[in-house]
Amino acid sequence: MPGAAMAADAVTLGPVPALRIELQALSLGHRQVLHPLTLAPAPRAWTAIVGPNGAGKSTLLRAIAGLLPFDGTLTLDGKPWHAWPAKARARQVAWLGQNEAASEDLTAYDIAMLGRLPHQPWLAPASAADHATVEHAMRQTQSWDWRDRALGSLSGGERQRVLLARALAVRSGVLLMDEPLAHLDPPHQSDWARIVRGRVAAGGAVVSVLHELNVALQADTLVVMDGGRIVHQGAPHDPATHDALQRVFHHRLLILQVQGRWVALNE
Ligand SMILES: Nc1ncnc2c1ncn2[C@@H]1O[C@H](COP(=O)(O)OP(=O)(O)OP(=O)(O)O)[C@@H](O)[C@H]1O
Repeated sequence: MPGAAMAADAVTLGPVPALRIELQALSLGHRQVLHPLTLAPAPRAWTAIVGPNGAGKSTLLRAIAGLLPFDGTLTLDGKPWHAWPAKARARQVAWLGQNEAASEDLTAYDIAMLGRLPHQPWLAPASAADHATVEHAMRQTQSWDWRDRALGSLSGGERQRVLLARALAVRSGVLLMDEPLAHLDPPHQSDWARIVRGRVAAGGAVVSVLHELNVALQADTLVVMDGGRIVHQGAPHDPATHDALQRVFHHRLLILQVQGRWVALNE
C-alpha cells in the first residue's frame, strides 16, 4: 500500500504483565546515575519518559528492561525478573533500543522475524502465524516494500521502521522504546503515535523515552526526570506536569494548547 499511512489496525496481545521497578541506586562506572525511584507502567496506558540530556531516561528504561544491574527489585507479575525463563519474559516485554546494532546483512524481513523468536520452539521454522504477524507489523510501519533489502542498505528512518516492526511483531503486553522517533519524518512520527494508541487500546502498556515533547504530551502519563530522579509523574493536561517540565528545562519552553492538544515550543 504505497503512500498509505502506517496502519494502526487492531492487534491481539498476549497477557499484559505488571512490570514494576523499585530502584535504590544504579551506578555506571563509579558514578551513581539513578537515585531511589519506583515506576510501574500501567496497562492500557502509554507512559512517556522525558527530561533533559543526561537525566537518566535511557538508563531507567534499560534497567526496567532488565538490561542493567541495579540495587533494588524488578518484577513481572510480582515475580522477580530473573526467576522468569528468558523466553517467557521475552514474549511479555519487547524492547526497541536507541541506535540498535543489528545484523546489517540480514533482510528487513528476517530482522522483523527476529521478533517472533520468543514464540518459536528451538530450531523450528517460522509458522504461518509468525509470517502473518511479521507481515502485519511491517505493513503497520510501512516497511513491507523493502522486506527483501539488507538492513544495512536502508536509510536511518527506513531502518528504524524495520526495527519497530521487529518490536511490534513480538505482540508483547509491554513495549519499551528508547527514542523510537529517531530518524522518523513528521508523518511517520504521527503514525508511530497512532500505532501506540492501537497497542494501548488492545490493553498493552507502552513506555517510551522521548525528546519530542509534542509527541510526549499526547501520552497518558508523563514521567519527568532530572538528575537521575523521577521528579514528577502526571497527565499531560495537568498544570503540575507543565510546571515540572518548565523546571527541568529551565523555563525555556512555552506550553500551550493548540486545537485541543498540548504543545511545547522552544522559547
Ligand atoms: N558508561 C557510563 N559511565 C558513566 N556514566 C555514564 C555511562 N553511561 C551513561 N552515563 C551517564 O549517566 C547519565 C544518564 O545517562 P542517560 O543516557 O540515561 O541519560 P538520558 O536522560 O537518556 O540522556 P539523553 O537525553 O542525552 O539521551 C549521564 O550523565 C551519562 O553521562
